[in-house]
Amino acid sequence: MNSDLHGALAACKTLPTLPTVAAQIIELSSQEDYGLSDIIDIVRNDITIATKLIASANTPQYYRGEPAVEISQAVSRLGFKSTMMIALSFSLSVKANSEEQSEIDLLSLWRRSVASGAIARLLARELGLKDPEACFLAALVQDIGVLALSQAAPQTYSTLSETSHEALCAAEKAAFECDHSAVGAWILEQWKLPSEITELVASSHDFATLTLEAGSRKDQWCIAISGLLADAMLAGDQFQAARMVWLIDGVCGENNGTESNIVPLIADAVREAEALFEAQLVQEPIALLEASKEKLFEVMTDASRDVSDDKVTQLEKRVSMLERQGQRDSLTGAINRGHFHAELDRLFIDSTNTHRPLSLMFIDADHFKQVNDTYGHLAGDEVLKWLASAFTELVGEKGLVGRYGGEEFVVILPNAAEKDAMLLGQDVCDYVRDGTVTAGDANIQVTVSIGIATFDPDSKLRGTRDLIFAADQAMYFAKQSGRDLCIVASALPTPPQAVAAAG
Ligand SMILES: Nc1nc2c(ncn2[C@@H]2O[C@H](COP(=O)(O)OP(=O)(O)OP(=O)(O)O)[C@@H](O)[C@H]2O)c(=O)[nH]1
Repeated sequence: MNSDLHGALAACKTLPTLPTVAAQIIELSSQEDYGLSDIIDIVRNDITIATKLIASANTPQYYRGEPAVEISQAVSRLGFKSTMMIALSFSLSVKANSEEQSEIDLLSLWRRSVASGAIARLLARELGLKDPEACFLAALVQDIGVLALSQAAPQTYSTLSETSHEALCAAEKAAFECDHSAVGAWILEQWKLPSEITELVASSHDFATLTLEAGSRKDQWCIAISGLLADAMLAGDQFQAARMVWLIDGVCGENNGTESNIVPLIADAVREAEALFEAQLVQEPIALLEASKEKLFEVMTDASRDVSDDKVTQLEKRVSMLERQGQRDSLTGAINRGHFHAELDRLFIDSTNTHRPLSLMFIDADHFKQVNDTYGHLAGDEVLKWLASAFTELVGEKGLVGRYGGEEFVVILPNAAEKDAMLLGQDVCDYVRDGTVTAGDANIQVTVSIGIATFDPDSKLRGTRDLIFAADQAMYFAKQSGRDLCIVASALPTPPQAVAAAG
């Protein structure tokens, strides 16, 4: 932020101020010793926030068999962090909504915030992020910088009548050398909001990371893409909505290992937010999103459509980025199941042509459910990431590591005979058994069971399907034999190819 703008903001007497309830919550969270009863005392004094918290506790995400009817039930169901985030969200959104003396279209801005918050929280949940409510809050307050800029530099700001949010940001940068995300983050810092929220607001226009390339932060992605989708939905821009839904579909689908069906979930999230905020956001969200999907299909299949080259080129760029990204599992960075099959097919053909062996390793983490149950799902995720990086390091140039699904990995080893693969498999078992994964305060130890099958010129295996089946059977045999073992398919009592043929 340049010094002129900083000076104007610091001198401005009409900047948005922090509502009392929000200030009390932030103050509480900065203390060392507090409990749920302290936050209950704060929110019970504000009937609007208390009602919203109870309503939030009764949404499907938090519902526990019977409705929460009292604030204490709601708060104990939501937990401190979510209660704080939700209470701040409602408290700050009420504030933004009640700001009346302004040149800018506050109602549209507020609708954008609410829709974006609902979508960001949904995406954070879909991606299994730690704190979806933080994404909700950050998305909800992401445009507070617009209010600040319009108050601190009203004359300049009133000339920036841009039609889209992206164009508004560009105009702000030209006028102030920064856009409203930086100003918003500054305001939230003054208010002493948690730094995770301030950081998310600061990066809310990081549109360069829309395809969630390796290294990008998923929570930042949720905020940036939800804002653009909210814009498209509120403007009824089917083309833009289609692009965003399609990018989201790709990222969520790959994350969950299944085809994503995000449209009805987005529509439900937007409707839920409408009910909670008593707002009318989008007339028919599902109809709009479904129509936008059709629109995308038309554009992609009909080259003669009346769509500017620019839009098509942008879309093609996104397609190729997504295709590249679509080869990797976003949690572990290992190749994903679809790409594993493609690579195995290719290497199997190579192996047939060159008469060289091809080995396949199936690796399954032992008692992984227990890891999740004991340490939590996020710690389980850390273990999966650690396993994938350990496999990648041990396998090195010798092969390709993939995530087959859940806690199951595969390693393709071209040119590896059965005994080479077996030696590597034993190294993997030893390495994992001796290792420790640190997740938060926990030190976690796991073991893996490995099955190996090898295709070579003498093999009875007829294709990749047999190879996969054989390696999988060997892995199950390792499980049945006590786990933490590496077994080759040729050592099984019933050769897997016979089982496969019989099956
Ligand atoms: N944390 C985390 N857990 C996952 C993921 N994918 C699958 N799982 C969990 O992996 C566990 C697999 O459990 P099971 O199939 O019962 O197998 P297991 O507990 O490993 O037992 P054995 O395979 O018999 O040793 C389930 O609890 C899944 O929820 C993921 O991406 N992250």
